[in-house]
Amino acid sequence: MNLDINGYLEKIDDPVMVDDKELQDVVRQLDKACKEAGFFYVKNHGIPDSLVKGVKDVTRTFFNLPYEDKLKIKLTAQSGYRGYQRVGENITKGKPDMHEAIDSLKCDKNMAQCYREMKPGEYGSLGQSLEGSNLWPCYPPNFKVLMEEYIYLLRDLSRKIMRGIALALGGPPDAFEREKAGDPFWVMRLIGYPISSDISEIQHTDTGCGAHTDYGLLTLVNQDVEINALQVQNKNGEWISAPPIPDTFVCNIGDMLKIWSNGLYESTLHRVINNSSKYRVSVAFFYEPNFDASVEPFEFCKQKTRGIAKFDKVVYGEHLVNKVLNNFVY
Ligand SMILES: N=C(N)NCCCC[C@H](N)C(=O)O
Ligand SMILES: O=C(O)CCC(=O)C(=O)O
Ligand SMILES: [Fe+2]
Repeated sequence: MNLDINGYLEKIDDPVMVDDKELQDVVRQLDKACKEAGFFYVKNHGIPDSLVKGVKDVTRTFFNLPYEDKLKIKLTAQSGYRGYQRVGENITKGKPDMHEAIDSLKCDKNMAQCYREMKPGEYGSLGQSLEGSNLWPCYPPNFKVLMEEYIYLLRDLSRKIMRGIALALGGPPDAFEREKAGDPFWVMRLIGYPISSDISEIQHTDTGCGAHTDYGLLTLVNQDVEINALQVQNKNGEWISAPPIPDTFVCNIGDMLKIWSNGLYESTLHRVINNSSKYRVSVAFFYEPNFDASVEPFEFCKQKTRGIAKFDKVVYGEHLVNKVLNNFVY
């Protein structure tokens, strides 16, 4: 499903407009897509083409650098899991993935990282493993400026889509704001998937990224054009291809939305297989709850599901740290 959200975006922050027909149309489609497919595309999303393309271009340029240069911003536990990870260093279901990536950039002096910034001690011992300084590459030179602009705009776009999802679930439009995801612990991952023949025998696995669900609320994927590699599992367990559609983002549901919605929406199981003859890049923006958000089924969702909570309460930061600590090898 490819949702045209142009008019919707203009109205979704305006309380007077909640009953607007065009807006409600998009809300209905969001509900259907989240229930049936677990993913959807958005078009006319208002993010400039030049920026959408620009972040992929600098990502490609970075991965093209000599290995030694990329290692200058290597991801380690000491860097708060922010920085560059080599092919085979990301683990999904116990198996190395055939991709390289930059995780978590954020601004501090002249370096970068892609998680929302976290000051030492901000979330006590829970946050400690994700505190870290920034690892922006020096090259390409426009890298940091582009990424910051992109993060700023994607955050707001995600917030607006979450308002529609709140309505789709039958809640108030601001259900995910304030102490829920008003200070989202967003993550951005810049990912490169080499072609199979460029990967050494010992690093070979079947997937560029193994089957997984994302951890938070909503993921917006900016896919490489022309390469068909992302796959999503449907309710019948079949893998459905999610090909790139020009000028769109692919959106999928994370684990915390599953819990808040009490399972009305499932988190989307997906994987990446690059069988093409080209190096694939993608830029995934993860819109997540507040780091210290306590997540449990919304009352208005429970009412639609026989009043019984299907999931226990979790603190988002705990869920994330558990995932991250099992995600990487060095
Ligand atoms: N922040 C997100 N969603 N990152 C997804 C990374 C790929 C899956 C991860 N190795 C895992 O096993 O979960
Ligand atoms: O590369 C993609 O299209 C998706 C990447 C992904 O699923 C992830 O990093 O969580
Ligand atoms: Fe994912």
